Amino acid sequence: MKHAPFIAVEGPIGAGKTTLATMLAGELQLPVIKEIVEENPFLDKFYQNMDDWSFQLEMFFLCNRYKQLEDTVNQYINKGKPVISDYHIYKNLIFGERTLKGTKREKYREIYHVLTDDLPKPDIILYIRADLDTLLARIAKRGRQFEEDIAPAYLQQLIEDYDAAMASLALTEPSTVIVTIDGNQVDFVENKEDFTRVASQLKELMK
Ligand SMILES: Nc1ncnc2c1ncn2[C@@H]1O[C@H](COP(=O)(O)OP(=O)(O)OP(=O)(O)O)[C@@H](O)[C@H]1O
Ligand SMILES: Nc1nc(=O)c2ncn([C@H]3C[C@H](O)[C@@H](CO)O3)c2[nH]1
Repeated sequence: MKHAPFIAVEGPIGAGKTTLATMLAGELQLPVIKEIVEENPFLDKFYQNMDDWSFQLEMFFLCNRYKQLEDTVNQYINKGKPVISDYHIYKNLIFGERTLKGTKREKYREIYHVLTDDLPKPDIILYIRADLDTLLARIAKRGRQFEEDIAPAYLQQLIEDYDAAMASLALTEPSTVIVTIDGNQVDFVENKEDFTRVASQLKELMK
């Protein structure tokens, strides 16, 4: 790779993004950017009533990630330093297209493009795919109270949205390397060999 890469870990809710990004950052001595969850004032309201709260929630995520991405660009990317993040800003569009309707969706889409089109995008995406049973088990294991009401149908739709989004990114951002990890089989938490394999693959890509 010609320059220090910007790496993003992606996948649907509970796939293991934060876990993998944190483990890889430790192994490869990289700074890690993590999304803000606990201070989000709209998440529990959103899970109780998506139609009422989706616009506030999506705008909150978008503004937070925009600020984090600006900081990441200034601190690392513009200085030629590699960095790993537990999300790709494109996830705003994946979620926004799913949760918003009508004019709010159109306005949100426009704001997303105005804010992000000229910002650097990750060079490498580690995409963790996992099926519904795996995600439900991991969300339950994590035990965040506000996620207890997540409808399986919503999660299943997001699984499909993520597959479509990654296929679309492969076409629209052909220079981005997308590595798909089978999150049902590859257990980087319990199985050291599985983690070593993912870390080695990333090290090769970074050369
Ligand atoms: N490969 C794995 N095998 C078993 N458990 C895992 C694995 N990856 C993550 N976990 C566990 O699953 C839960 C969810 O993981 P994590 O918080 O990393 O997911 P995430 O994709 O970052 O979630 P979110 O979409 O909510 O940000 C955690 O309890 C974590 O310890
Ligand atoms: N609607 C919506 N839009 C997003 O951009 C978004 N990003 C993350 N999440 C949800 C998933 C986890 O419950 C929790 C932590 O990731 O927040 C989102 N929800």
